[in-house]
Amino acid sequence: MSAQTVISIQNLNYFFGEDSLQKQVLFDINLAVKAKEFLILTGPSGSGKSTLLSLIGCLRSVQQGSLKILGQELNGATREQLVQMRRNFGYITQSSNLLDFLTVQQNIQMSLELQPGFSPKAARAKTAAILESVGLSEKLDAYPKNLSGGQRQRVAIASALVTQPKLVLADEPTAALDKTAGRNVVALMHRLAKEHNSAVLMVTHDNRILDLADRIVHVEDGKLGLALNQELSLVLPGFNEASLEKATTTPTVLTYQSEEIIVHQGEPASKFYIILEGEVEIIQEFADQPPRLLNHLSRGDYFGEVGLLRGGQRTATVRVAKNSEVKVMVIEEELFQLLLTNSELTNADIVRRLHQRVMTNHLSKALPKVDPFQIVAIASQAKVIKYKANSIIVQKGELADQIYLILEGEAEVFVSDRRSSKLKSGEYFGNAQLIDGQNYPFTVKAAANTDVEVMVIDRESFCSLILKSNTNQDIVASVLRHQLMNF
Ligand SMILES: Nc1ncnc2c1ncn2[C@@H]1O[C@H](COP(=O)(O)OP(=O)(O)OP(=O)(O)O)[C@@H](O)[C@H]1O
Repeated sequence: MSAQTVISIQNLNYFFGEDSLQKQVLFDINLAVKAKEFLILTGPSGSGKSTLLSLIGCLRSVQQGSLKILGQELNGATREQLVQMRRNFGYITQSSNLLDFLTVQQNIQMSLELQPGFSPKAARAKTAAILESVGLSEKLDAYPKNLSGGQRQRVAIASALVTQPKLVLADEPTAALDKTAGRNVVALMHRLAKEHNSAVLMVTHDNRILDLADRIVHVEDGKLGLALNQELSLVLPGFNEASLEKATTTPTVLTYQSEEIIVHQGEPASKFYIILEGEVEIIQEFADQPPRLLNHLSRGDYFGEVGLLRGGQRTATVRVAKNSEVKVMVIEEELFQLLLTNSELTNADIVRRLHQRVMTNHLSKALPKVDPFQIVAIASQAKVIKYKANSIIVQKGELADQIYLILEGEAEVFVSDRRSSKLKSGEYFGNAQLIDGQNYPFTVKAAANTDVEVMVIDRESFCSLILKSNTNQDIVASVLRHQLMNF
């Protein structure tokens, strides 16, 4: 069942002043927010964020368009209906709104006293429970002036959430806090809101917490849009202003529906995708066995780089998850390559992730019985090491303690003094010896003319992969011997 829609806004306009002094501040706003969604509203000062928040919070009357909260239309609602509706909300502001002459416990209980069916005993229990979940049990009898800014905001969160509101409206809740306290407070709000099934709409200028949102929307000159600049710098933090500008001036944003395929394995690759909303599944397809679900990706992640940077073909299929709608920002290959040359940090970030994904694909092919999510977890911890041309990667006689995957370049294998074979990108060594606890019966060197980049998984991670797979170790070992390079 899909989550309940808490806020539904269609074609909303808002004006200040009258007649010739009338000024429109919100233009054709459309927005839907579901239960459990944590949505951040950004935008420059004066763009209309507070006006929108106050309309949603029933502090102003709707003039034009439709604004429904929990299914109830607010355009035309009476003052009494607006007041009633506010009982479903929790409010958190910049300056925590606590009453200085009441203790922490009394401040929180006050929110409960306004609720229908209030019982002092139940209120005390709820207050104690929520104070424990914000980590302030020992401050029950303290007065707000004796708390730090971060502690006061935690009490404010407890007050706002103790009634289990359907919607929490937060206006710059981290403005008065330092970085750590600000992040802690928002992370706490995020966790509690999910636990209580509340939707959260938070206005903020604080770029340090954007990654905690499920979605960011941007208000500029009274119009609502996607926050592409913020989304891009969240996904790839190495971009400078010029690159961000280049990537977002004429953006292509595409929407895909539940179970729609965005890229097909085997197709030529020409685009890079950044997920703005929703969830996709990464599926590996085989000629001779059923497809495998390798991973889920959601907002804050990207795909398409493997095909663009290695071989030009899609190495997996990307499909929208069931019941999800996905919005992606699409970057064409030429711009993608240009952005990478402009930012070493982004390049390094993408290449590291690329290697992990290549490793996951290879291991998943070789270990069809192992849970792909375990493989993803191990691959994401693997190290990438570069060896200069002609240098030794493993020495004959050493105890085998790692499995090696060649990512770039070529390696040469020497059994006795003669070169016996060459290993190319995508090939492995060390696996058979690792399983059997043997010494390496060969020396492996980077080829004379190329540097070699390898990804290594250590014994501990590799064995945990096998153990966690719930598969008989001998079967895994024989599969590995059969499917991976074996000397
Ligand atoms: N009572 C009012 N009468 C006339 N104009 C107003 C009134 N309140 C706000 N405005 C104007 O409406 C526009 C939107 O203001 P709003 O306070 O919603 O912006 P904001 O995005 O919340 O800004 P900030 O981030 O600085 O709080 C601004 O141009 C502002 O000057």
